[in-house]
Order: sequence, then C-alpha cells, then structure tokens
Amino acid sequence: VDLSTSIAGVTLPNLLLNASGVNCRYENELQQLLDSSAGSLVTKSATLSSRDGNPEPRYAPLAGQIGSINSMGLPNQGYEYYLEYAKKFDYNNAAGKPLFISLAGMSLPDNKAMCEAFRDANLPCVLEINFSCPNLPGKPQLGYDMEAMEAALQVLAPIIGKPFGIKLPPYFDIAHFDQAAAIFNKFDNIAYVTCINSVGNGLAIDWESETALIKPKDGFGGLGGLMVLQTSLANVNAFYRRLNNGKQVIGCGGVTSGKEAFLHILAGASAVQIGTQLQEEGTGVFERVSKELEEIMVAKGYTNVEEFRGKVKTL
Ligand SMILES: O=C(O)c1[nH]c(=O)[nH]c(=O)c1I
Repeated sequence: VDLSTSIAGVTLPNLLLNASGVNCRYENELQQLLDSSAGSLVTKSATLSSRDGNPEPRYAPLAGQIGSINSMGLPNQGYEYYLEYAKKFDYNNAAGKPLFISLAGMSLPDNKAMCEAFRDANLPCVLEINFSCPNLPGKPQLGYDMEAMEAALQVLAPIIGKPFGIKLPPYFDIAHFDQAAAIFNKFDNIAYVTCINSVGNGLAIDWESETALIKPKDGFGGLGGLMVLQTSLANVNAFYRRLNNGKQVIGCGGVTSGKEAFLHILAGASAVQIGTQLQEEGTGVFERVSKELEEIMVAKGYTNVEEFRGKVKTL
C-alpha cells in the first residue's frame, strides 16, 4: 500500500506529518519527528524575534479524549533559529523526508522580512504561512480579514517566488469559502492550503472546580482534536472543490486514527497533519495511524490514495 504524496514540488514518502505547533519548537523535537514514521515535518510558527508565549497553564486535553484547548501565544525560538535549521537540514536524507517551515509574523513587515530571508537562502524547504493564530491578545486573525489577507499575499507571494502553502482558520460560511478560494486562485505559487487551524476562542471549564482550564485570555483558546473533525473535513472539501490549477489541500483537525486520516483523504486531502493526538500520544502516533490507514485501504481494495482522494460521495 502506497502512502506517499507530492505537495508543492516535494515528495513525502508518507502523507502523515505533525501539525505546526506540536512537538516542533526545538531541534530535538524536530529530530523525534524525523526519527518517527511521519513522512515529513513542519516547524513551530516563527516570528521575527523569539517569544516565550502566554502564561501557563496554556494547553489542556479535554475530558473523554474529545480534544484539546490551547492558548500558547506563539512561543518560538525566532525565525533565524528555524532558518539555520533549514540551512543544515539534510534534504537528501535516506528517509526522503522534506521540510516545511511555518511563519507567523506579527505584522506584514515582519512576514516580509522573514520571507525575504528564506528567499535569499534559496533552500528546498517549503514555507507554510500561518494566517490563523487565534491566541495573540488583541490581534485578529488575518485569515478572517479577506482584504488584509489578499493584501498580504500581494506582497508575500512574489517574494516567496516558489510554491508555498497557507495555514487557514476554519470557515463556517459558504460565502467565506467562496471569497477565500477566489483570493487564493489569484496566486499561481500558492501550492496548497492547510485546513484547519484550531477553532478559535473556545472556553473549556472544569465543572468541579468551576474554573477555566487554561490561564490566558480568561480561558479562551483554540480547540483541536476529535471534536473539530467535521469542521475540518468541511474546510478540506470546500477548498478541494474550489481551488484550481492543481492547488492542493493538507488536512488537519481531528485525526486520532487511520479512520479520520482516511476521511480527510476522501474529503480531498493530499497530506494529513496530526496535532492533539500527537501531543497526547507522542510520535508513535504516526506508525499507528499509518498502519490503521493501510488496513482500511487493504480492506477496501485501494492500493494508493489517488484512487479515493476527494471521492467523498454525496446523496
Ligand atoms: O497559540 C499558538 O501559538 C497557536 N495556537 C494555535 O492553535 N494555532 C496557532 O496557529 C498558534 I501560532
């Protein structure tokens, strides 16, 4: 059974990888991903300068393994740390694993400076521009401001020059799928979109202590895990149906087993990112989910994912 896929001009020997933000801030964590069965890896979203992020507790799993809530606040080592990592990354590694770099500038000038630095370094890594961090106090998500998102892409796409991706927030209105896809279809080098980032500004409360689970923003944070699966499948399929010229979708949201990975591919995903389940289970999740996905494919008579990608049936 073949789980390989190609995105933005790079080939992933296995279509599973981490969701940006999970197990990917430090080099040792990135090495754990390389040593796992994941077919690739993406770094923690980087800002111009390093950041400590929001006060703890800032992440919590939810009771009943239904998901997680986080308000990390963009803690990262600063983009130069990840640029150096990308400079010394072994792109010809035996495992054939490509590298994705996530950037989440606090402003357009910051994003511009970081994209220029990566352009000048001329590396084989693929940039994933994060338009959807929900956890910066006082900062609205660019992904929810269509005009600002298009203006940013007018600046960044030409600088990046080569194929790149965008990390999107979940949309909940068909008009927003239409508007966002129409913007992305204007840029030839947008190779893919990753749907979805966490469902922004949920509130998890412990009923015994009557207290919010996380400290930042009065307990408001991004929701992930199984409980966001149906929203992520909808966003994957909405953009799969709307994007043209070979633009692809990476699915993210609610993948806890081979079954949800299979559903993401049915919805149109070319690759599948795992966040909450990676945080809770560790990097062994990639081998387990790969095996489960292979078993499902064998049981259904599929030998490769192209045979069923995007083939979700409607009634
Ligand atoms: O709080 C975070 O660091 C964070 N958390 C998320 O759930 N998504 C994001 O894109 C980011 I940058």
